[in-house]
Amino acid sequence: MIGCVTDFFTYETTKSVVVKSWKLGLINRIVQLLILTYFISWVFLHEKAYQVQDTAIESSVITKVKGSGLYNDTIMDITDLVSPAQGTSVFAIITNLIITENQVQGYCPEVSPATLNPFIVGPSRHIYIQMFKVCVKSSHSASSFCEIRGWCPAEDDNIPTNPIAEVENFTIFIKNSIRFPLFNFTKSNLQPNISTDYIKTCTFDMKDNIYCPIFKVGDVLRFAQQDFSSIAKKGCVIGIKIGWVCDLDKSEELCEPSYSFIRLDEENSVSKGYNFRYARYYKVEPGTEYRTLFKAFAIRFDVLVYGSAGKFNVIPTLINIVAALTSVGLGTVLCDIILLNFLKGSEQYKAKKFEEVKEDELDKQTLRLTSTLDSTVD
Ligand SMILES: Nc1ncnc2c1ncn2[C@@H]1O[C@H](COP(=O)(O)OP(=O)(O)OP(=O)(O)O)[C@@H](O)[C@H]1O
Repeated sequence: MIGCVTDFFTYETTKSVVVKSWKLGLINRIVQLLILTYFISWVFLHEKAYQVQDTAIESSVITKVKGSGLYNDTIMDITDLVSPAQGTSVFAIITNLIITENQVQGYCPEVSPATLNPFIVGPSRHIYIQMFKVCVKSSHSASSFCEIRGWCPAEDDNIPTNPIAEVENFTIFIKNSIRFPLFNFTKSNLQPNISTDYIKTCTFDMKDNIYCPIFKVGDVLRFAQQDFSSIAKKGCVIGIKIGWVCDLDKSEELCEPSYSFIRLDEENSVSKGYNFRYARYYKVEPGTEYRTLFKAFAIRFDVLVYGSAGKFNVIPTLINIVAALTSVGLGTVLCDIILLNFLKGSEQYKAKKFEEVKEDELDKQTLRLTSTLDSTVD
């Protein structure tokens, strides 16, 4: 107990011990050099730790698709094949359709008559009734067949279809404006000197036309490592990523977008690709309402904008310089470990480094020193 109290009332002060060892000196300098190199090359030059970063990018995306294709002898253009029409950052280009024409309100089998066993259809043989549905459970299998009340005839998902091959040549125009609010910096992906002739004729590629804002669907799929013929039947989701990584200490002209492309939906055996339904309604005499139902398989494009901008600032610069200088001291820690544990004569080094001095010893030494000094003066 008394020992603990004594230990508590002690004071440690740093004592410098100069070790004349070229091995230890070399290790110390190498460690210091490595730490300094890391801070200068990685932290300052690569990570630009002297800059303040703005990652809260604000962005607007406008898109426009052009092209036309043939589906079942009908010429379809972008008004038929692009949804939504407003040119948003997420849009779909239809590549395949299941069209169910002349639907009218009535009773009919839930699936197409061709795939239905007629023996079990009909309200008179029902086993259970759901809302707007009368179903008969087959005694031979777990499946059941239903007659619906709704829009008839029902859609048949099994009819053979031919995807619209021309979609591969459709072009997508992307207009992207961004702003870094911290620096009040704005920029557009359309180059300031871009001409109408160039925009009408160019298509984006990774080499010569990296700033052309017109993208061919086939190229986008290729960049995303997809093949049009394998995705056209069921659709897919493609991400067009626009990256703005800007060093605003350099010229603003060097702040340019970089494009990358990726397939975003995962291939799945239960839900393949991307599809949606819509209908067009019309009336015929004497006022009966009909509709044409479309099940559309499409390539959905998601334009995703990300980025960050950096500019020199005194505060991060000072913080990182202090961190670098403090870290240089780590060399001493490593050398101390070697000195006190692995070098020959480490016990002597320990004794020199950690010296224990008692208060009364200190007083006696001071008295001795004073008397020596006095006698020398006399
Ligand atoms: N998907 C696209 N493919 C090729 N060029 C396009 C596409 N979308 C737009 N453009 C061209 O880019 C330029 C700018 O398009 P913007 O929509 O701003 O103008 P516009 O005159 O309304 O275009 P347009 O009437 O041709 O649709 C126009 O020259 C336009 O023809």
